Amino acid sequence: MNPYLHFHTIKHYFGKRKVLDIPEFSIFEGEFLGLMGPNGAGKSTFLKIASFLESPADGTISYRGAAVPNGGAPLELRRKFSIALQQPLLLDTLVMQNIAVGLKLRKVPRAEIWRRVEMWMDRFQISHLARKNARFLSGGEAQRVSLARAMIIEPEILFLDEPFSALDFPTKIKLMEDFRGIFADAGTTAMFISHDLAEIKFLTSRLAIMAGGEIKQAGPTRDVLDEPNEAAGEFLEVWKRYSI
Ligand SMILES: Nc1ncnc2c1ncn2[C@@H]1O[C@H](COP(=O)(O)OP(=O)(O)OP(=O)(O)O)[C@@H](O)[C@H]1O
Repeated sequence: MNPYLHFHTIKHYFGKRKVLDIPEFSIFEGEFLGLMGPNGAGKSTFLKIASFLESPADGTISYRGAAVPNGGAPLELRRKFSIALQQPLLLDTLVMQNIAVGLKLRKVPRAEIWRRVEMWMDRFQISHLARKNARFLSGGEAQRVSLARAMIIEPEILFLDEPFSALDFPTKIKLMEDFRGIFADAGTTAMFISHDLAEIKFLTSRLAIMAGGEIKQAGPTRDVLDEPNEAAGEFLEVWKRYSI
């Protein structure tokens, strides 16, 4: 299987402190990769670097086998990526405009834009918010708008940093079920940070456990959870203790 993104000797620092050290790692096409680990493990930093929001201090990232130039990915590559964060950065305008923005940038014809906006608002059950200003949304509503905005461009890869954390439980379950279906149909690749083992079990096909800026273990989700190595086990032990 060819890597979709490949990371080679990636290092990143804040000041003098090393916060990321990834000798070799790949994200494969069509997989739903989970990232778990304690606070400060480097998960968000890795996601920002993988999605080209930030450049690593050191190392090479390849896209489908070709090295991406240092100092940033070309626009046409970045446009294949979508990102949904825990605290969505929405524009100070109507919900429907927020969701449409990616398609407008890509110069999609008007009628097609609004057809897709309607479809995605419906999928995320936010049609009733279409004409509300995004400033006045609740946390959960804003997360749903952010996910619709990310999915509408039909990205090759979706980067998710705790995108469900503010959702009420029934909405979360419904969304995760929808997501699983949408992903299976669209063949979208995803990198997904979560602190919720239920989300990880439900959605991911492969799991990487991070700590201290390093990937301590990576493999099929079930294998990592059933047979964690020492470092991953230390983090996962608490889940086992409470039988979650
Ligand atoms: N802009 C920044 N300036 C300085 N240090 C930073 C910055 N962003 C992150 N860090 C540090 O880098 C380390 C990794 O942070 P990161 O946000 O990647 O961790 P994380 O695993 O996503 O944590 P969490 O689970 O708490 O979200 C932490 O020690 C954090 O304090």
